Amino acid sequence: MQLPVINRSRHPLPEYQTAHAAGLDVRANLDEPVVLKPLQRALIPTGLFMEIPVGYEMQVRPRSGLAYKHGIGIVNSPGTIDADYRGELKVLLVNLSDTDFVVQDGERIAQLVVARHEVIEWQPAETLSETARGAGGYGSTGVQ
Ligand SMILES: O=c1ccn([C@H]2C[C@H](O)[C@@H](COP(=O)(O)OP(=O)(O)OP(=O)(O)O)O2)c(=O)[nH]1
Ligand SMILES: [Mg+2]
Repeated sequence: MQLPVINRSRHPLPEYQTAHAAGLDVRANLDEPVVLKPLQRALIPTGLFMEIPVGYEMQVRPRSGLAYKHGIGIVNSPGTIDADYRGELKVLLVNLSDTDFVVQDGERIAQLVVARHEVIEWQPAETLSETARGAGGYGSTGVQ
């Protein structure tokens, strides 16, 4: 898929790091490092502006390495970038560790997954089909 992008950052465009990676790693575009104290969040700019094809969305997902090693997550994970959004792509990082984390300019902070989505029309109904699960959820099938 061709995806129009304006790169106003000082970094290369997000890239797939391996042959069949689902996500493109995106970099922070910062004039100076951002310090995230424990439980602090910050909207990190990327300097990227894009035009996602209609019928697709872009998901902004955490990187497991940052999550595991430093407790860095994304507050609204997965972030949703709409096809009609023309603003700057930003990443809402949160520090879930008990120590400060410094986001550096150019650091790969998240990964972007482009996915197709349906557009639905509600079909108001009085009844729904019966299933074995029914209304069971929230652990109704047990843990083992
Ligand atoms: O991680 C994110 C999430 C969203 N956005 C941008 C693109 C998206 O299309 C827009 C709106 O996002 P969303 O619908 O999640 O936010 P909202 O709180 O519903 O705001 P709005 O009322 O503007 O839709 O913000 C980002 O840059 N990064
Ligand atoms: Mg919205």
